Amino acid sequence: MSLAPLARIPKAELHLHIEGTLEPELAFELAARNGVTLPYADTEALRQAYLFDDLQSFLDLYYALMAVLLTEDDFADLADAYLARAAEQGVRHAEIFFDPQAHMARGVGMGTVVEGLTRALARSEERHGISTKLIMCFLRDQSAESAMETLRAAEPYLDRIVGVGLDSAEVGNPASKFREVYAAAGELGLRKVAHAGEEGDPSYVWEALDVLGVERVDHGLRSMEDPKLVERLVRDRVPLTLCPLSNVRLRTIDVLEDHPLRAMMDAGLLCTVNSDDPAYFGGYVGDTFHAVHEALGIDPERVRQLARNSFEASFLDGSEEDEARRARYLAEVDAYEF
Ligand SMILES: Nc1ncnc2[nH]cnc12
Ligand SMILES: [Zn+2]
Repeated sequence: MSLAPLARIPKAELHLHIEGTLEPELAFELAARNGVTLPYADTEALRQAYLFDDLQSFLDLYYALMAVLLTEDDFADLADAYLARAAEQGVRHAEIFFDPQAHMARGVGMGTVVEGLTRALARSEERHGISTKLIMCFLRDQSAESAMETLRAAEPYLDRIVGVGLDSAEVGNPASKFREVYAAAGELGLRKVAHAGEEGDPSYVWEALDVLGVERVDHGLRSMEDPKLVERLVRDRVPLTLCPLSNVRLRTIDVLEDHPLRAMMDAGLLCTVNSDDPAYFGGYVGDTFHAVHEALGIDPERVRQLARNSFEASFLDGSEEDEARRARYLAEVDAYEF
């Protein structure tokens, strides 16, 4: 089924875990290729497991399924499959997270992951019409020492990694735990983002801003609970990478109709809409645009604003190539007819 024009508006996707794009069909294909046995009879049985109570119940399955990702080819195929789907959803630029610690813990090296992913990313513009950047995330439920070792392991690959992020179980693992590793990442010239305010209260967002110095907040959903925080985010034009379908599936909100996206836009926040882990949460980013249009009455002009915001909030930089891309993408958004 092809997507409605509103859903296919040109956009950047800024909050996307590549491991969260592993569709059941590809999981079984890779399992067969690698001789891995999955504890599910078939793709349908696996899909039935996608009923989550909270972030942790999702993370348990998300980490378990990574067992099928072993070789450079696996990571290249995973990324290429995502990029093909993203192109159908109007994505022109994608900033992609990956979780090296989850792979290194299974004996899969940083080099295998980065070489595999970047093989797909390097040909993405030609093959799918999507420019890309890669962001390495630290797992916040692991130690600060482990994060620092991961940063060191990434040093040979920093020509292909634009920034660092922070993901996994939020509550009880505040950003301040990672002060030193973010300072070290900054010294290496890496951009900084972090998940904050997904399940955690506004103090998690404050710490991401003030202790880690992030330029963009991933989720930031609970920011609206603190008017001073909203004031700060608006004043500094800090982008939020919201993921409405994820919030419903992980039960941070009950139904999409309760999502604060409209109120957040009205408050002057620089909101973007993204898919997070689309294989698990029932939709890719175009599907998410469609869903917020239907559930929240996000009309075509707000959709255009969200698309513009996505390019403004991106890490497309001041280089000649990126300036040209940004100008081209924004012109496409302005000229887009619904
Ligand atoms: N929504 C999410 N929150 C935290 N960590 C994640 N890792 C993958 N998806 C995530
Ligand atoms: Zn996420």
